[in-house]
Amino acid sequence: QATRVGFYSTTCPRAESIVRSTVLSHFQSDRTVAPGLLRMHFHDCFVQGCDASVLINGPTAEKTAGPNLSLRGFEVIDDAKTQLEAACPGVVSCADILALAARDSVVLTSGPTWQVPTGRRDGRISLASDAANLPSFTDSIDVQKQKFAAKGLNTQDLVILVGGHTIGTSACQFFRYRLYNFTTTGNGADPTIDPAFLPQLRALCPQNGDGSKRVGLDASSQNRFDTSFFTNLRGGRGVLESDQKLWTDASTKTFVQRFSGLSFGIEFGKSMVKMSNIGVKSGADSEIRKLCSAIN
Ligand code: HEM
Ligand SMILES: [Ca+2]
Ligand SMILES: [Ca+2]
Repeated sequence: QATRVGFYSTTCPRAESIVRSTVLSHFQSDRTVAPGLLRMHFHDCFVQGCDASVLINGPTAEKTAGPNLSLRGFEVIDDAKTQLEAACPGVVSCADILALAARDSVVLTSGPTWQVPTGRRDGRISLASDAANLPSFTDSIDVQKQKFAAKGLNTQDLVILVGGHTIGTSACQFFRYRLYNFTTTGNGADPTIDPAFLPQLRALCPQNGDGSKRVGLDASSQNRFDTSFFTNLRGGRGVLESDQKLWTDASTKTFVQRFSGLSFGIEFGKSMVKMSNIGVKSGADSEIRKLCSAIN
């Protein structure tokens, strides 16, 4: 089952504008929903395909897996679904709402736009144990490449999509080990961190401070979808270990160089379309959910 641009043009012509205005109204009161929705779409697509499996509630659902505990923006999807069910009952999938909302979030943070093919159907399986194939912030570049290749995404897609870290934040707990106990010699910090950046990160995340405190993944540009994330990597100002490795590894370095220029905006949408077509469902294993948080 292939997706296509304008899938709802006759069955629910206002579908895309309803999603857009819903994302906008939530964004106006809480800007963190934009990075939240972009990340949620990525976590959806990498587990069981782009099928809204990440939205299901339940004691053993994907949502309860470690990397998904800090996802945000579920209320935006639920709100859009309520309005879409009123306008065109049983037509628009939760997986499509999430794919559209991720694009709209990038646009709202001054990033590029692109056409999102639609026609995804919602899955009927959501298991926390399936979330193990999500990349981890300690993964080597080889492992990151393998995990993306397993989804049909190449090294260029990897670097460009991780560029999504140009917006949003990370909790201190995911990178604090780089600041204090990374080495037993010298200042104890990861040697790839810019020496001028290190005291700033240490001040934001004290050794025994609150691990849930949040810090921008793209220093000084966390609310703007720009190329600053890549320039920061070049200067040793990456926050996550997995991000900084994109610059130290020769196979990804050339892409970091390239995407600190204009091509990032153009290429990001292309890689997003590839990612948002992972494992699209059709037929008996799928449905159009009535409520995004529950299988029908
Ligand atoms: C190697 C691949 C990746 C790894 C290891 C990774 C890891 C992480 C981690 C550890 C965080 C912080 C989570 C938290 O503290 O709540 C994060 C946040 C984020 N990630 Fe990734 N990520 C990867 C790829 C991606 C991709 C492909 C996208 C989107 C296209 C993405 C979008 C985001 C966004 C927007 C945030 C900020 C979330 C927020 O502010 O709520 N990431 N990522
Ligand atoms: Ca999924
Ligand atoms: Ca930025």
